[in-house]
Order: sequence, then structure tokens, then C-alpha cells
Amino acid sequence: MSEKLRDVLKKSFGYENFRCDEQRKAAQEIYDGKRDVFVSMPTGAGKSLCFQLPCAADSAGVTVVVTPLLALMENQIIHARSFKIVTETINSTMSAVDKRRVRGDLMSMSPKTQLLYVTPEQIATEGFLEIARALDRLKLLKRFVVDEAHCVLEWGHDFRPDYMKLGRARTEFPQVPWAALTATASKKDEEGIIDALKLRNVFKIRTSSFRKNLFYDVYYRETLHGEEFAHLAGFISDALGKGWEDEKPEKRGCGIVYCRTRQDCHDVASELQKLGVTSGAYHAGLRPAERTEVQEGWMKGKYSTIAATISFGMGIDKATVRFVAHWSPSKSLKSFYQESGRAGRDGKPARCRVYYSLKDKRSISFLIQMEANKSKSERKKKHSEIAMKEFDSVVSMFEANSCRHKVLCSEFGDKIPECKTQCDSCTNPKDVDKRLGLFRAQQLSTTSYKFSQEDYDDLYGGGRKGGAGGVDGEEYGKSVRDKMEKEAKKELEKTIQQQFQLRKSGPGRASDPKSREIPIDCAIHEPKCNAIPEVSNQTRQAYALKLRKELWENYSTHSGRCLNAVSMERKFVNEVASELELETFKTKKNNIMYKREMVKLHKNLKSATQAGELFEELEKRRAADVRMKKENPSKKSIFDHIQDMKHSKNPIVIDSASSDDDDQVLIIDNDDNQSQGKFLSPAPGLDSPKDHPHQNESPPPTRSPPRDSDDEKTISIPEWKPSPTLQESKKPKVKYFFESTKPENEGTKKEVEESKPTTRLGSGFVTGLQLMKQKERDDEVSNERKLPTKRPPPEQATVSAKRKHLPAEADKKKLQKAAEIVNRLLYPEYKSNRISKEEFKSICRDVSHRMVSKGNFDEKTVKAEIRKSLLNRECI
Ligand SMILES: Nc1ncnc2c1ncn2[C@@H]1O[C@H](COP(=O)(O)OP(=O)(O)OP(=O)(O)O)[C@@H](O)[C@H]1O
Repeated sequence: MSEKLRDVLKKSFGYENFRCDEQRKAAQEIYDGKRDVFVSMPTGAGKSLCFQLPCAADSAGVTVVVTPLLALMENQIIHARSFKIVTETINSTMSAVDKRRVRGDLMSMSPKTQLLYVTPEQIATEGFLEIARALDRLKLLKRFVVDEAHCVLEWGHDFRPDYMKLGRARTEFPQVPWAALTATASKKDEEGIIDALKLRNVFKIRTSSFRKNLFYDVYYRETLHGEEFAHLAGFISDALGKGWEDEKPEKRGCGIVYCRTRQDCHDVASELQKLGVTSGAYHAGLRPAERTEVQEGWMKGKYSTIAATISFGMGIDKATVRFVAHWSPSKSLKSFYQESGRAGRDGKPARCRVYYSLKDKRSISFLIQMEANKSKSERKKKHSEIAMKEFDSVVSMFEANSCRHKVLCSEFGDKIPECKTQCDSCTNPKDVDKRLGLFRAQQLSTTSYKFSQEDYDDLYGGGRKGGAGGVDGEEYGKSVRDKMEKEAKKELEKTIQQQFQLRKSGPGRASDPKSREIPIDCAIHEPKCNAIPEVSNQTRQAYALKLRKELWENYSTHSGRCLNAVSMERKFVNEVASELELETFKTKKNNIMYKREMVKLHKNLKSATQAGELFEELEKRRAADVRMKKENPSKKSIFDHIQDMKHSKNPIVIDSASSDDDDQVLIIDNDDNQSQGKFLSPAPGLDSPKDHPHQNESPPPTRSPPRDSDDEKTISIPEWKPSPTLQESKKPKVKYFFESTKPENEGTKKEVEESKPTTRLGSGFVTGLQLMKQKERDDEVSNERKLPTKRPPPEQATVSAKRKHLPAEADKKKLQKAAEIVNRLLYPEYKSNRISKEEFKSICRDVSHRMVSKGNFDEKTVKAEIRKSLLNRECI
């Protein structure tokens, strides 16, 4: 052992000894420079010293270090400078002045620079090669070092081809020795790296990757009953230990929680904060100043915990990291080893915990699978296959009860270590079994997971293909990163769309002629339009109806109308809903975009309603109405008609066509002037087919007088301000399936009868409707839309007529009994989505009435009646 090295170790680095004999040997070989060196040592083993020490010991010359990430480079430079090694870098983020300064020094006859950090992309530039040639001519190009050498294989093939070109520098400067160092290379990888870098006469040093000071365990997030953050906080408190706060901030223990998505970083940090754990979120989406604040805050002990994407990783060398938690599984075992390897770098005990999540597992698998599906070239296919296999290994490790260290060491082809006390599986296998059992049960009960946009945006921390090192926004060559991000984003989005289209449309669906059938009670415009073949009319109808309901809620909330004050305004709102749906259907390119847009509409609408604001589309149309009125004052606008009606003697404006809202459905006989004002009350919470619809009974609706007390003479556009009785009016009036004809309701009944003319399409109404429709409407569509609602089948009319004469109490009880039976027998149809909620209610109502009028409650007959109704959809 050269005395010189030992001397420098003490004087420059302040270390009494080498960490291990392998470290000493590696440093010596690199210093001697007689052959190339390959070093594989665990994370935190002190690999940097293996080349920093020779560099510090050199009497002259420059050591060029290739490193993958600028952040890593920064940390290394600070670290090396702390040992008084003259360290510089040339990279794309430097100012021209700095670059000139460094270049000037390197091109001089006796450069001061000892250690020069560059990216593989920099090495490939002519500018750098010129410097290297100049140094070489003076015999001052001492050695090339490739740090984190596993990146050569991981990234060289795809996004950073310059890694693969490093071998050229070897060819150009054949006499300059090379060294490659890594913590995560299996024996097979070792060969690959040596090959790619064209290393010769290689001296190999390999020590086991077993980190005996790290304790690994795995918990399953979905089995923590919503207490996962409290669980994490508990783990952090345990890992930091008692008396943690008594230490000086910079010497205190700390930890990292690795998250897959940027949103997760914020969620975890804020939840921990709430639980009293000082924490900050870190990811590439933050502004540089914010990132620095969080990183420094963590380094200096302000935050005990940093919730970060994997962009916070490789360069982090903080001795007092007492824990690393994974909030999501890593994409490979190597990545997991690297990331968890940030813990316990001072050699003291540290904890590594995985909070495994089914949701993340599924989304990662799905995205890898998609990448695989879209791969066209053989090479890409192979890579995708490898990615899939690597993730499968992660899944196997976390979904099994076997020694965690054993799995990791096997991954690198190392000797199986004697773990005994360093993982959950070795210390408490029964507990692991228990947790796994719960997890498996959970897995069986959770069959699907909806992917959010964030899943696509943030695969592996937003970096895409970032791999172990995490490239979440790191600068390792701007052009490369830009290219990588653009390409990945474009391709991934395309594939996602294709995949979803394939899944949604299924075989034959797009061309299914039924999908263009005109829905009963058609709420859509241009039902024959085939703008997006895979979106059926049923789907369109469902969206349009939902939109109607929400628009009406918005309108009535804003204008202070009660929810069942319908007709003109209701028609107007429905019209807007249909227009919006059609616009979306015609302008969006495909199923996904259509649905996304509809969801967006619903969201915006909801927020507007919550804020008490009129939805912008309604506002637009109102403005158009104002404009039209200004241009042509003699014409009555829809709002004029509304005003007229409010001041008319017959203000009650109940209309069967408007009975699409979910809170109440008016049962109305469609034969002339037979309005009975009966309501079918849907089951509370009947929003999804999962809820069982059932009817309630209570007194019939009492109708409020018109709310607005506008000046009689006013015929201008009504005020669109929320009424003071907003809260009240927001509450849906309770309506009942079976109207009671108790004496106290006589008044109401009378009112209803008085209002009969307005339930038909009276002259005012027709004008208003024409007015609304003048902007659009082709005749064909208009006719199509009217078709199903026009006239009820004769049988229904008869039933209704009979129904009218039933004594109230008997009617009520019999109908109740009938409805129970029909409900029960019809419900499976609804649950399995074969009929809509409207259809369910309608069939239920009519069959019940038919049974009562026939006096037959026999289930067979009911079934037959239901079948008949289903076949004919006669009662809608
Ligand atoms: N001989 C030594 N004596 C004491 N401390 C040492 C010695 N060698 C290295 N260290 C310290 O060990 C820590 C880890 O070293 P280093 O960052 O080089 O690890 P590494 O092997 O590169 O890890 P990783 O692969 O995870 O980046 C550093 O803080 C370093 O100062």
C-alpha cells in the first residue's frame, strides 16, 4: 500500500483508515493506473473515495468523472471541495464566463483543476474533446471515471445514447486508464458495462450488497383502514428514536419518503405536517428556489422528513438518514436498493419501510404494459419486457414472506447473507403472514382501479424512464431531457388513448347499429350523427340527462326558482344541455376526449353552482337573448315569456317533458288535459344503479306562489341573482309516488286543474320554444326527438283514466303493495344497466297501476307485464 495514499487519506480527508480493504485496493489500483478498474460496492460504502483519493494524491493532472445527473454532480463537487480538491465542471447550465474560465484553466500548460465533473453528453461534444486532446498532449489526462456506471446500461440504450458513446473516448485516448463504479450491477450487468465502455485488462472489485445496518419491512397501505398517514408518522417517530430533538438540528436524524407522483409528495408532506412531523415536499415540478429551500431545510434539520420523487436520490449523501420509506413500490429491485440505500450511510442502524399499495402496483403495471404494447422495434419490445420483468420482481418481493436482504442480494448475484434480525420476514414471519393475508383479501375484493391523468403524468416521479437515478426534471443535458420528455409524453398519450378506445369500444361496438337508436325520451340532438362511432346514443343520453339535471340545479339555485318550477325555464335549460352535449360530441375526436370534456363540464358546473354563480354557458345564452331583444324589441324573448307566465293567472307550469330531474318525476297522463300532478319519488340516493330504488310516501306537494315579486310592468330580462330564499329553494321539494287525495289537498288539486292549459304546449310556450330553437335545429332531429314522448299507448291512457277513480286510501295501499313487487322484480334489470333510471321509474309506475286496476298481484302476471313493458317501452 502506497504510503502516499494513506497520508493523503489522513491529511486531506481526515480518515484514519479505509472503510474496508476493497476500498483501499480500489483506490490503489485507480491511483496506479496500470489497468482499468471495475468497482461494485454497496450504497454508502465509500466508492467516491476510491477515485477522489488518487486524484488528491496526484502531483499533477486531471481526473475526468462522468456522472449522470447535475444534482449529483453538484453534491459531489461540494463534497470534493470540502477535501480541498480543486474541482470543476463543464455543463450546459453554466454561464459563458464560467465556462471560459474553466476551459482557460484546462487548456493551460499547468491546469489547477484536479477533478472535472461532466455528463456523458458533454464528453461527446467537440469542445470537450478539444480540451481532452490538449490535456492528453501534455500527459495531464490522468484517468476517466464513470460513476454510477449502471446508468450506462439503463439509459444508454434509450434516452442517453451518449452513454454508449463513451467507449469512443477510450478508443481516442487508448493509454488513459478507466474506472467504473456502481452499487447496483449484477454480474451480468458487470459484463455489459465493461463491454460498453470497452474496458481492458480489468481489475474487478466486488463486495456483497448486503447492508447489515438496514432493517427492511413491508406494510400494505390498503389494509391500514385509512390510517396510513398515522402509521407512517408512527414509523418515523420510532425510526428517529427518543431524544431526537435534543440533538443539534444539523446532526439530528432524518428521513425520506419516496413517492411516485408529485401530488403524493404534497399529500404525504401535508398529512405528516398535520400529524406533527416536520416535512417538506420535493419534486422537479417545484421552482428551483422552492426545491433548494426544502432540500436545505432537510439537510439542516428544519424538516425531519422529505417527501420526494426519485429525483431526490443518487446524489444524496447525508450520514444521519435514519429511515427511508417507500410510499409506492419502486420500478425495479435495483432502484429500490439504490433508494433505500440512502439510509444509514454512517453505518448506524436505520430503517427501510415499504408502504406497498395495490393502486400503485396496478397503475405501474398498466403503464409498463402499455409501453410494451406500443413498442414497435424489437429492441424497444425487449426493453419493455425487461421493465415488466423487473417490476414483477418488485411485486414478488413485496407480496411474499421471504428475507428482504436475501432477495436484494440475489438480484445482484451476491452470496446469500445471514440476515436473521434485519428484516420483518426473518424476525417476525407470522406477522408478515398476517399482513399478507389481509392484503390478499383486499386484492380479491378490489377488482378495478380508475386511472387518473396523474398516473400518466407521473410514472416514476414524472421523469419517465427515469430509472433508478430518477430524472425528474434533472438537468443532464437539456436537449436530451427535452427530447425524452416530449417523445415520451406524446407517445404515452397516444397509446393511452388507443388503449382506452380499444377497451371501451370492444368488438363490434362501434359499428353496432343499436348504438344509433334514438333513445326513449330523447334528450340529445342529432341522434343519427355518427361523429364518434364508439360513443353510443345511450351514453350521450346519459350525459345529456346528467347535464340537464346539473344545469337546472345551477339555474334554479342562481335564480331562486324552486326545483320544480319548470316549463319555460326548464325547457330552456334542457335545450342548453342538449346543445352542449352535441357540441362536445361533434367537436371531440374520440370517446376519451368526449368523456373527458363532459366530465369537465360537470365539474365546472358543480363549482359554479357551489359558488352560487350562473354557469357560463347559461350566462352566454342569456346574453345572446339580451342582444336579440335589443336588435328586435318587438320579438319576445324566452325570458319575456317567463315573465308573462309568472304574472299570468295560471302560474303553475308543470310539464311532463321536464320530468327528467332526479329528485322528482311527475306522473302525467299524456291524453288531453289529464294532468294529475302525481310524482314518482325516486329512492333517496338513487344515483347509481347500485342503490336499490324504493318509493316513499308522504303528503302531496304544496305549491308555492311565484317567488319573484317583480313589477307587473317589467318585461325585461329577469334578474339573475340568487334569491334571498336561496337556501330554501335549493332544497328539493319532497314529492311522492302516490298522490293522496285527502281533503286537505283539495286546494292543490284545484290548482293543478286550473293550471292544466299550461301543461300543454300553449301558444306562449310554442313561441318561446320556437324562439329557443331558432338558432339551430334541423327538422329531422326535431322530429326524432319528439317521437317517443308524443302520445302514450292506448293501454296506458286507459290505466290512467281508471287510476283517477280509485279511492285514495285503497289506491295508496294497493299501489304500495304493487310497487313493492314490481320494484323487486324489475330491479335486476336496472342494476344490470339494461334500463335507465327513468325507464325503471316509468315501468314501475305503470305496471303498478296496471296491477292495481286489474286487481292482480300474482308475481307471474307482474313478470309478464314487466316483460311486455320492457319489450315495448310502452310506458315511457
Ligand atoms: N474511509 C472512510 N472513513 C470514513 N468515512 C468514509 C470513508 N470513506 C468514505 N466515507 C464516507 O462514507 C460516506 C459514503 O460515501 P460515498 O458517498 O462515497 O458512498 P458511495 O459508495 O458512493 O454510495 P452510493 O453508491 O450510495 O452513492 C461519505 O459520507 C464518505 O465521506
